[in-house]
Amino acid sequence: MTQQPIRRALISVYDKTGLEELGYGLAEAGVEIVSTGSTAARLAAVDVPVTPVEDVTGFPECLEGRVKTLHPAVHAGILADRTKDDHRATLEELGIAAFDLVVVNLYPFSATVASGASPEECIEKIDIGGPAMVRSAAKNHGSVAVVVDPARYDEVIEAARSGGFPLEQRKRLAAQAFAHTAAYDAAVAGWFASAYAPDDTAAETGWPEFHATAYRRAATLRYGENPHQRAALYRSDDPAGPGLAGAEQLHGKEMSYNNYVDADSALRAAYDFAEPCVAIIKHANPCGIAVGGGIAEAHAKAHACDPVSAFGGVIAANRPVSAAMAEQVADVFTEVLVAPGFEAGAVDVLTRKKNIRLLVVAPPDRGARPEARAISGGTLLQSADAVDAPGDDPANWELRAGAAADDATLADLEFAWRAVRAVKSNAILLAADRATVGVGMGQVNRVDSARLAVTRAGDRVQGSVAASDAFFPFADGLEVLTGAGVRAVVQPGGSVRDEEVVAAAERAGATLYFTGTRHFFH
Ligand SMILES: NC(=O)c1ncn([C@@H]2O[C@H](COP(=O)(O)O)[C@@H](O)[C@H]2O)c1NC=O
Repeated sequence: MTQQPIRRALISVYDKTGLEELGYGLAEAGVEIVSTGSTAARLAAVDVPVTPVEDVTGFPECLEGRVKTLHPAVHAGILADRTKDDHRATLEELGIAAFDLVVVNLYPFSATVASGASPEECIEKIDIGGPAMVRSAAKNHGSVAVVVDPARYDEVIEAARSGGFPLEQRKRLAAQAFAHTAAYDAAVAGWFASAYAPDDTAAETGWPEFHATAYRRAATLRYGENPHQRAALYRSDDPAGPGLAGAEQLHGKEMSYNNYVDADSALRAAYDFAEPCVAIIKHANPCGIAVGGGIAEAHAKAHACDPVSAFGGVIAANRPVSAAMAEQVADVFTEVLVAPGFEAGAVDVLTRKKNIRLLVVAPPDRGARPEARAISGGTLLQSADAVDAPGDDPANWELRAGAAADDATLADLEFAWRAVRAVKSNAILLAADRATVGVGMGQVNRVDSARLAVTRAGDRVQGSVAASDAFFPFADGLEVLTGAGVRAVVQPGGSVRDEEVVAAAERAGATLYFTGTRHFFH
């Protein structure tokens, strides 16, 4: 028996989307409908024949809705295995009719928490009877079909008309139903562990004893970091927003694993600035970051940093892409352009290049969720590295060598300090006119990064400023910079050899600020 005819349905939904159409369709197909309070009222109001669940249980819905369907007449009707003679006999003995279909969606717990509701309101929105019915029906998928998503109502009506869902489909519906209740419980357990009933450690440190976010497959990717690796994109259920994983793709081939990694780095860099900013990323490192009066100017300056490396790059803008910026980008082979929007004409210009991927992503809600990194057997969590520490404000910087910077130099130093946060592993970033001119990254010592940054800058090193994401452990790195023509440097300080570094800056006549804040990024 693979198909199970749908003769009797239990419908109990908080989200009433599509309910009337479902009711009409099932009634037309001759299905008897049993429903809870306002679901039944809504169906009755449009003349769909419906039996209130109270007529089935012989018990009033009570305790402000906390008990409606939690009754053997409901659960035995859902859980009876129709393939077993003794189950069927028991139902008959007890005078309980079986359900063939359960349609439920749950109280909106996460949305209630996100709305800032009181703990009492949040607790009241923890659905108990709904998940119980969903889990019962999913367990008993051999006999019952369970539906938790209004988008499936058309399929339900079709199945009711055509003899029911086949077993394979009931299994798939059950899989979705268990995913639905698992995600729901993860949200409830996470809220208890973090906000409502934290243990002592959580209360002290903010790290709850239980952490779970449900992820749903959003796409399978052609391959992973390398062609022999398999990969997929999973999207978080987190109400803080869908982020890059929920981007709208306007144009281009499907995103690859590496495209996503680079686009994420690009967004992170571009949104470190309040002014119009563009970041161009290759292999998760910037080959150009700049701010400008407008987004086209920012792009032109970012691109000028390293036009060779920008070939095949991934670009993020923190403003809608203008037609002028689009014209500039269209001249350069670019893998991905991600922005909060595209102004009129910009997409037309860009789609002349048929391969570019154009993505719209809402501004990220930085700091809203912790950053996770998988390690073998576990996951590291950390709060996001926002650029809002006291040491990120030039007003708090300590002048340790040379003359105080003039306004323009200080603006360049502040730009370099923000931008260096986007550079991985021993980051040295040279800037002029609030644009990168040379970036050194990915080295296992700081002096080599300094050499790389200077080499990349070429003649532009003369008169530029520099930022280092962490302290100089020796004077040599700073000497590479000042020896090449860098006139002002900002770094966290904190090395046991700080005084040697300060003395080197003094000797070179360079300005040196300490921030007291570090921005490693690996
Ligand atoms: N307690 C119960 O017995 C119970 N049975 C069903 N529910 C939920 O009540 C909601 C539907 O109620 P109504 O039809 O009154 O709008 C559904 O979201 C369903 O998941 C219940 N509510 C909460 O636990």
